[in-house]
Amino acid sequence: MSLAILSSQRSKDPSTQVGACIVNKDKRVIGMGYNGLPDGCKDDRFPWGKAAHECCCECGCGCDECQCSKRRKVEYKWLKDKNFYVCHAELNAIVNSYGNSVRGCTVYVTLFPCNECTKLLIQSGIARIVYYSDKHKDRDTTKASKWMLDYVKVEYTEHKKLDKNIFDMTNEDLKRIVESEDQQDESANN
Ligand SMILES: O=c1[nH]c(=O)n([C@H]2C[C@H](O)[C@@H](COP(=O)(O)O)O2)cc1CO
Ligand SMILES: [Zn+2]
Repeated sequence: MSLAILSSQRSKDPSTQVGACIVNKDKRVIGMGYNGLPDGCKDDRFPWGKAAHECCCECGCGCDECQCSKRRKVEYKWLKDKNFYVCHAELNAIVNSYGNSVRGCTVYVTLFPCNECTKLLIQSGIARIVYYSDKHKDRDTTKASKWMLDYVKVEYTEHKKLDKNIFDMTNEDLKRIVESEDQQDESANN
């Protein structure tokens, strides 16, 4: 997980940085990735905002979940919304495995995978998901992910939490994560 966290820190997404690290049964790293634009798409030329809708009522929240009756369709949404362009961390981790099989592997992700990533993880044979944050647990995309994973019996486990925000972690914190994973593995093997 510490490698996934480090990887996430390379993301240019101002609202949510995500990292993923795929390891095989021998704990060899097979691929890593973070959420970013496709190769060659410059970070300063494409949008990093979200354009779910425009809201002209008092709440003005602009969030995905807003049910305001006055919400309007955003014009030129495709020019304003990062979701058209960003490659998710899990996709990049698989692509960065350079054709090595990820079947039977574990993916460590800093955020619970969305439904699109979940489809990709299932299709590539990932056996286990360990996630740190589930901050989008109320989104339909996350609910759909969990339904698929439960249905096909791909295990997903929440990583042990440190009493710290993921992005304020020091090297010492990252070491503590590695130690806690080693302890968990030891007790699972005994
Ligand atoms: O599975 C995922 N993998 C992944 O890389 N992401 C990225 C895509 C976006 O850049 C960001 C989510 O942004 P936001 O929290 O503003 O909706 O996280 C998001 C998810 C699931 O939400
Ligand atoms: Zn995703």
